[in-house]
Amino acid sequence: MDAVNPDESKPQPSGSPEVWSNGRAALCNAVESYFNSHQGSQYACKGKLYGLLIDKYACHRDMVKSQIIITNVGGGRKLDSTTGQMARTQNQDDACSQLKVLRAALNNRDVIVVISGSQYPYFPVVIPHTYNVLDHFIITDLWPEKDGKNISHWKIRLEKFDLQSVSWWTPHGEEDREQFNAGQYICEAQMCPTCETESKIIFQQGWICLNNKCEEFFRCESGADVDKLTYDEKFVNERSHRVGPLEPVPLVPALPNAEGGDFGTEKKFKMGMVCPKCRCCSRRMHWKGWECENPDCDFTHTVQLREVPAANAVKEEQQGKRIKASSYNEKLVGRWDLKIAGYDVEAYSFPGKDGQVVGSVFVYRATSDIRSKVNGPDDLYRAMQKEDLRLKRNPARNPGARVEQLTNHFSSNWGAFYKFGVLVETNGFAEAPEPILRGQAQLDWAHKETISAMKELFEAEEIEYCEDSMTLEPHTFNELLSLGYFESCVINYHDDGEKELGPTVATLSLGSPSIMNFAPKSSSGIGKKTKGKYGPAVLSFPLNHGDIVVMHGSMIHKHYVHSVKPAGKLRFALTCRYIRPETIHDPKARAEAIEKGKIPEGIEQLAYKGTDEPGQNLNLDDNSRGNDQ
Ligand SMILES: O=C(O)CCC(=O)C(=O)O
Ligand SMILES: [Fe+2]
Repeated sequence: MDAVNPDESKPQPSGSPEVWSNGRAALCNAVESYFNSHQGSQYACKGKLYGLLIDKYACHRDMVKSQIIITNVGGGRKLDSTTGQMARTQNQDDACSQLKVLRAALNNRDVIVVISGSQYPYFPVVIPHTYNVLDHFIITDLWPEKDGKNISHWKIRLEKFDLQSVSWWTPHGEEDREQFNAGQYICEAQMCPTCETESKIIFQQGWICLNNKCEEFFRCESGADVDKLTYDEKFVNERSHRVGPLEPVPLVPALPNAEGGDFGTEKKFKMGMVCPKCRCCSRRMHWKGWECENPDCDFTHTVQLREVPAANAVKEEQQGKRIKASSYNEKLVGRWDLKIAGYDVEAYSFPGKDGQVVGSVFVYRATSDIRSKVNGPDDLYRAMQKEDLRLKRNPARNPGARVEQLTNHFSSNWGAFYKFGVLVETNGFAEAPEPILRGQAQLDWAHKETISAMKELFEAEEIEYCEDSMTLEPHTFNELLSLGYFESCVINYHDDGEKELGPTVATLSLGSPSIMNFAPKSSSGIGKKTKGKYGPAVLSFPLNHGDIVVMHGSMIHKHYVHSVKPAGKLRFALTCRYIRPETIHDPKARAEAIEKGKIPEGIEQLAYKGTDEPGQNLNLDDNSRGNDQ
């Protein structure tokens, strides 16, 4: 691999890191046991320090040697508007959380892992990657210093845990350099005559009191410039004895593997891996498994997914301690209960700022009978698990950047191209697997049922609605976004308000139960005033296996956001929209959208479309049925 920012003046390293990454998210995903901090330089969990990252912000006298590191405690820097650099403008707080955690690690002699970023200026050799795991270390000293501007900050000295091995960052050809053992050097301490506390003689220029409560703190006897002080050889070369039960976490975590009862969709299977071939950290991007993120490496890893029976979703629904019934703000939201083709339907209306209805949400409740119908939810859930739905996690933020973030759910787009905040590649309906087409047909049916039921409801109830927002001429859906949720995946508050979209968005929910929330945007002026971006939820409801949600009204996305929080092992959401081809300016892209959005013939009759009649039920084996059979 090519070196990042190679500095020709530096020597080559004598080895290579056991773990490395060119992206922060991949690093955090792959080595979450010791560094899972997407920002900041420390990773601690419940007050215990596990990992430390040294990168851009090095200060005077910071150093990385073969067996020791001297660095500064992060945090407390602000952007200096004159230099454009991050700088400390005030004394570091002795009680800050970073220091608390470091003190505990020092006192407990915790073994931690240190990682160096490529922006670290004093790295002794050419640094190979953006993030490089160094090794296990223990903290030996923690003390405050003062800079030339009289601002105090804390420093840390770390010693490599294993003093026998040669560090990979030792310059090539100098493998014996700076290798010392306990007792070879001893750094003496001296008592301060003023505060009567001891401080080590850490500087070559002479002893200095390191108690920042003392009036003699950091006053140099020799009168030397504090910015020019240098550490004493004894302080740098001293090595401490290893004591106590010290059990380091492995630098290279085991590859994710399924055990006895695992379905392969549990939370732990969303973690990253350290490639056993090239040691690159890689995120789990694909439904099918892991692919090494190093473009020069071809390693892949899979964990067989075991079919999650629909009965499991029903069990999760019954066991969950979550809200079982819908709740809504009666001052804002209207509610009616309808019956449509065998479904119990909750119909909600949403007001705009002036109180006129701008949107509606219809929730179709799948009964246990509906769930088990041929082509119904149980059938579709099972079929979806058998197909390759090309599900992938896509960049949600900063695509390509070293801090790129992926969505936590997996998605694939079918039909016309749709840019849903996140860029998701699209596949034409002609190449879509059958469950996707069945989903489209069912949602298109629900869409049309909703529009006619709404017309009838609004007329009967004499409800005034905003006609611009809530057009009553339905279009056939030409796009479907399939989302796959492993355990602990969510979709946070967002709207589906892209200007290319028709006014209706319909979702079929399959598998694990979830809660859907709607909240007004603060900018809408609807509901209670809040400081945040969104007000409190005005509608919350459980969304269970087989339920369908139809949102109608373009303005609903202007004024409200929605989120879905599943709870369980595996959930799919199939969401259909209509992308208005006339809004696509580029003629080639428009023609492609029309072509890709065409529904293949003969699919219509495959969809489950509800019925008032008893209908045919599936004859699946026991474990794949609803518990009601
Ligand atoms: O998972 C869901 O049910 C909702 C998905 C959603 O909101 C979306 O795709 O925009
Ligand atoms: Fe959405």
